[in-house]
Amino acid sequence: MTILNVICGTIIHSTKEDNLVILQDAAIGFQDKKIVFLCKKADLTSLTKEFSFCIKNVEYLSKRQFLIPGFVDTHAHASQYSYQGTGMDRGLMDWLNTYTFPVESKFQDKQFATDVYQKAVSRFLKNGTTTASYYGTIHTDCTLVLCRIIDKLGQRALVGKVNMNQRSPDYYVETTDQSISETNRFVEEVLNLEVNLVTPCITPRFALSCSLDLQEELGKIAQHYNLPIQTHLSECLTECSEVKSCYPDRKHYIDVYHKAGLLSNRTVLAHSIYLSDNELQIIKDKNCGIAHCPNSNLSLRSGLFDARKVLELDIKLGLGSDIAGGYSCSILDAIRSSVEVSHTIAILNEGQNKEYKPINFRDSFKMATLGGAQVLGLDDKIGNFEVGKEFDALLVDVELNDSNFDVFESDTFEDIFQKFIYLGDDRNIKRVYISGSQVKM
Ligand SMILES: O=c1[nH]c(=O)c2nc[nH]c2[nH]1
Ligand SMILES: [Zn+2]
Repeated sequence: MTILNVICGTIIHSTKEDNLVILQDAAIGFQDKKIVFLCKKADLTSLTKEFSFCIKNVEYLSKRQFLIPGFVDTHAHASQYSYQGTGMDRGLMDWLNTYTFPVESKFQDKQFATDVYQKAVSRFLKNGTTTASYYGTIHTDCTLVLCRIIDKLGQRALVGKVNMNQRSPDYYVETTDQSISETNRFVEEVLNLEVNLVTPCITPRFALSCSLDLQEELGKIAQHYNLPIQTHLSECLTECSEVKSCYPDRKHYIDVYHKAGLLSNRTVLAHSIYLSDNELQIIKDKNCGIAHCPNSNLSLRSGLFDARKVLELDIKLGLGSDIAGGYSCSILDAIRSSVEVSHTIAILNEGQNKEYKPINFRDSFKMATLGGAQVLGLDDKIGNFEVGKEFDALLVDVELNDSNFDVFESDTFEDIFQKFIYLGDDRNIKRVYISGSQVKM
């Protein structure tokens, strides 16, 4: 049995009922991965008696430090990390053919894969992403390399070997049989690795790159092993019209996935911008989650996702960096751009004399933590500081010498937190905890 760790100070998280809860003079105790107590006003004398720990082992945060839950990135392509921040001059379909497929095809080379994946996972961790849902490539062995690196660095993740058996370049495509047998091998090998924080995820790239029979087989594999599924949905108008002509007997884009058996309460649908009310209802009925990737949606000029509408429908909603369609690994960036996208929708509505309530940083902080955990089906384990959950946390310090912003005596704690959300970066993330252990960075 490991010792009970106790940290006292300001603790900030979201609950189901409240998007932003700021607990000052609070105390949190965690032991063997899990949170044992969370006390709003820490009375240490009675806590030491109840949980039998030594008061001299308690750590006190400074006035300018606080704990928040680790960030959850619900959609990231680890295999696209090497060209992060470049190639923002094209729309999705052109971007895939020009930049993405040529780079992803290089992931049959283990040395190349090891170098990129090592740097990618380290960068995500440094930015406070304690849980990520990653896409690898179609290559099984190198996607297994990604799983081992994640395990070694101590991150929590869903990882998918990508499936593509049609409408893909000759140099980057699989046959249907290969795609199925390699997916089974990938799943078996990840389960045999006994890496307890890495879960295999079934990953048909999108409706255009997977035939219906492949999609159906992948749905069966997911069901057989009870695994999560991730894919792209309705990201841009060109893609939507291509899907329409590729699957003429399907009423909507989502019907392609629905009929193939790919929609479950563990399905993560990235983007999901252009959806009819009917399609949103199917997503809700199936209890799928949506990965909102605002930076990517703007960078590739895909469109404006209406987070407010989806939240009002009570559909599970998280944030995604979508590296490298999005240029930033930081979920802080995703929080900011999601609010900006919502403000843009409000401005457009105002022009038409319509009322619209944009989301704010509190809504988005919840999407970055508890919402993301719900989307990935991990909210029984992570997402906030409820007793019994695993301790995935960031220790934030806003008064470091090299911090990018200043705080003043007149700032309330909510001001300080909001400054971190809008102006903070990895320099302010002093420590990262995953499953009760501090990650080495
Ligand atoms: O943002 C995206 N990135 C991708 O790699 C991709 N593939 C299909 N659709 C996609 N969208
Ligand atoms: Zn993507």
